[in-house]
Amino acid sequence: MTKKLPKIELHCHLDGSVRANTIIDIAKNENITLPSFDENEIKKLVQVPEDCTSLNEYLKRFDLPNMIMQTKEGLERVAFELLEDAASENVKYIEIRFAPQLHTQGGLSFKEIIQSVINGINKAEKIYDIRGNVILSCLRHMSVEDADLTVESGKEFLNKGVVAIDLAGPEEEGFAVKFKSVIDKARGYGYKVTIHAGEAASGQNVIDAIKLLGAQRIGHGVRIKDMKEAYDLVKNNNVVLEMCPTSNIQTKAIEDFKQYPLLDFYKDDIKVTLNTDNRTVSNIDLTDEINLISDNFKFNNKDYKKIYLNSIDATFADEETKAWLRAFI
Ligand SMILES: O=c1[nH]cnc2c1ncn2[C@H]1C[C@H](O)[C@@H](CO)O1
Ligand SMILES: [Zn+2]
Repeated sequence: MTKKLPKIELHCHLDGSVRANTIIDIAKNENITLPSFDENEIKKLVQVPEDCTSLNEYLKRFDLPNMIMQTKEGLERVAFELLEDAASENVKYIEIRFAPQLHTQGGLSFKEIIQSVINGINKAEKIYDIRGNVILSCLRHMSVEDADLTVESGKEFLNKGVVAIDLAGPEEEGFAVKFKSVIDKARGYGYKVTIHAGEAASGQNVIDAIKLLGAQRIGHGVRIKDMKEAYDLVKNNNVVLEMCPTSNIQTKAIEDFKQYPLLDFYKDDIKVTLNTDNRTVSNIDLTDEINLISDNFKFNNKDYKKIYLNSIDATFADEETKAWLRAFI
């Protein structure tokens, strides 16, 4: 039932959503040594363990998939397959994010990396009833120069596959200041802005992401529940929250799932959307996330429809795509 619902996904990392058997297959083709060539073993290594204690521990799971995302063919394939997987659960539109700086080990330039992912998306769009766009993630624990190169390299793809810029990786208090000038520049070029904030650190980071970086959307943002000033800022400015329940449980962004604030936010007219974050690392799809919310909270079809409509308004897609998405609900 839930699988058939039309869906939109705004927060999904490419490197966190690679099929285990694709990791093995590409590694064999490219002579890459893996710790194991058994699918179940690879799944275990990429999936977050049940006793995961933090975002930093969660982030260790990305090293393995990134080993096979260093060639044009590998990048194109994983992007294609992510759309294929999403289309199989009736996702109509997906914004895929990744950090180009993690994919240069085979000698590819940032532009070649971005182009390869767009090629994979374009290929899937021709076969399946789904559309996609790219969000470029800069890594907060790495240099501003890498972030700058990401912004400059993605510029020529703006509105030709690339729509937005993001900051991801470990979350320190006050990370925004370091990246203000580069994100300002990106905004000037026409990038839309979404920032991971209020996930492993406080609501103050959400305030900074909005006030200093001009974020229109916030990745996660769950911690605004503990900070009225951040909460009011999000609510009064119609800033969209890209919420990812399973990921938030796994990284301990939230201690007790019974207190997961998605429904409270929703009832208070905060613009929430529902997303996976990382399909393979978290071992879920978007259908699972919808079921998780509807099984644990009072959440009916009308509520789902409202979230779908929120997601349309919040996409960084063009008006034609938004109109196309409205026709499904
Ligand atoms: O939930 C997340 N918070 C912060 N960073 C994240 C999250 N999920 C994935 N990432 C990081 C790890 C990936 O290598 C990177 C680019 O997709 O983004
Ligand atoms: Zn994320």
